[in-house]
Amino acid sequence: MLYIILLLFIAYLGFSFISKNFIGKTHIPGPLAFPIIGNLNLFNSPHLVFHKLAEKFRTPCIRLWMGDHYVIVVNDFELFKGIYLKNANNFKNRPLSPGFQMISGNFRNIIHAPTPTWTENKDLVKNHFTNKNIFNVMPSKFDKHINSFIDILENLEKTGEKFDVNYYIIRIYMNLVMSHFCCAEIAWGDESKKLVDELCVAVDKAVEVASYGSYRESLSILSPIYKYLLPTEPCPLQPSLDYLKVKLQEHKDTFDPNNIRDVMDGLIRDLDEKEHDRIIYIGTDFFLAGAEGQIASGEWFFVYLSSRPEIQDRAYQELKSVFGDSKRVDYMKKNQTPYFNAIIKEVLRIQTPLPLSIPRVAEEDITINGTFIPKHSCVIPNLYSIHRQERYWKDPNEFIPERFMVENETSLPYIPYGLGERGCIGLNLAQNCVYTVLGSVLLNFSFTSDKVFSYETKPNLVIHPNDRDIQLNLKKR
Ligand code: HEM
Repeated sequence: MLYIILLLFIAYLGFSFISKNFIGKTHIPGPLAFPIIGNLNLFNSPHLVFHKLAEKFRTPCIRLWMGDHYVIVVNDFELFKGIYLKNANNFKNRPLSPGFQMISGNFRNIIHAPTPTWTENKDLVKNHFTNKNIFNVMPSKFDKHINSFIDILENLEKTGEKFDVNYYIIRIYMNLVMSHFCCAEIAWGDESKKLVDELCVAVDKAVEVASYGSYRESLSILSPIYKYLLPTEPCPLQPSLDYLKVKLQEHKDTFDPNNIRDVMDGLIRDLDEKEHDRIIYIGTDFFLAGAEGQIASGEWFFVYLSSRPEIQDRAYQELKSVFGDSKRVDYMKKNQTPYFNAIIKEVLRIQTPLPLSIPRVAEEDITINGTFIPKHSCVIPNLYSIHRQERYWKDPNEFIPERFMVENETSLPYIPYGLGERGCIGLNLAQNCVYTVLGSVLLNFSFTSDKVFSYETKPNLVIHPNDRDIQLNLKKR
């Protein structure tokens, strides 16, 4: 009996190896895949490994097997546009993975929901993300949080304490994003430590479940066990769900249809009562996609600029000439600060916060620019590699903001927020928040670090510096 099982297993290994490498979906080149696990061995720091593969193969895309799932990694900007702009309809959904299902409350949020729920949810919130609405609603909320943030930094400078970037950047971005969603406020002092720690751990764990790290679900042989066990596991996002449930109840108790205070009020007004749990899951998108990307870009901004006083000084002179003695910068005047805009873009290019974006799935067979993409393939855009390839960028591994100060800037292959209808919905809000927070710091302070930072990344769906202990010396301008 044992002998037969062994033989069957060896036959299965052989079949798995041959079918992945030599039969059917072999028209796109890719590294040799192992039986069963496919190329899962390459999914450790996938953005770095995929970039190396892009340089090795030099083809518009490469084929990988994530366990038994067929994955196409897109390395070429023209193919990227062909997929995400010209044929967006065929790629509007994401993989319906059990991990996504768990953290999205059965696909009831925006990030993971398939159509038609996605269309409904997006229609419900999209007005809150137009520049007009952000500019009308945000300034008063922004003022309060940005002013507190700069006051705190001034105090740190006076007392000679270090600016703990991670501690304060998490709080300022959570405050901006969550005040837009549900007028939430996260205290600056240690009284918020427990809550912030819980929320950050929840986001980290959920990002892990949602990311390419969730390998166990890609092995067909194990998937029945995984599907059975998953519902018994606690949802990693539970602390955020609990937090948002309390906010929802508070909002319902004080709801006034003539005074819509934030996104949550808008959703209470527009959604049927029995659908109100959707509000909680849409709220978790704000934590997951909203705060995380900005926190990562904030950390990288300070890592790159702390050793470059000449860049800080040039940006300061520019900001000072536009904003004078104001305490904070104003996004409405961003057209007058091309150098500072270029710094932000360079940070998002060189350390793209979501280096492999969020995967999509091909609905139907399709051929784009000569590349055949079979139905049900999982498509991963290699944003990190598109931002780092020499054929697109001169000295791509160097931090050079000036590369964005060119006439035909919009033609550059610069896509940190993705593109098209299912690109980042929070783009306007994110650009506004990032500009205001980082610009206000530069307008008020110069900063240095006692240690030399490495540019090593912590592998995940969102990439942070490997060493997130970023302590800076501030000097008032
Ligand atoms: C620096 C900051 C940010 C970066 C780099 C970023 C980047 C991205 C990327 C690459 C995607 C995937 C797009 C695709 O599939 O093509 C995405 C999706 C998304 N982002 Fe952002 N994002 C940021 C900030 C925000 C903010 C502030 C919010 C909202 C509060 C937000 C909400 C979302 C949502 C809801 C999605 C899913 C969209 C959908 O599936 O339709 N993001 N983001």
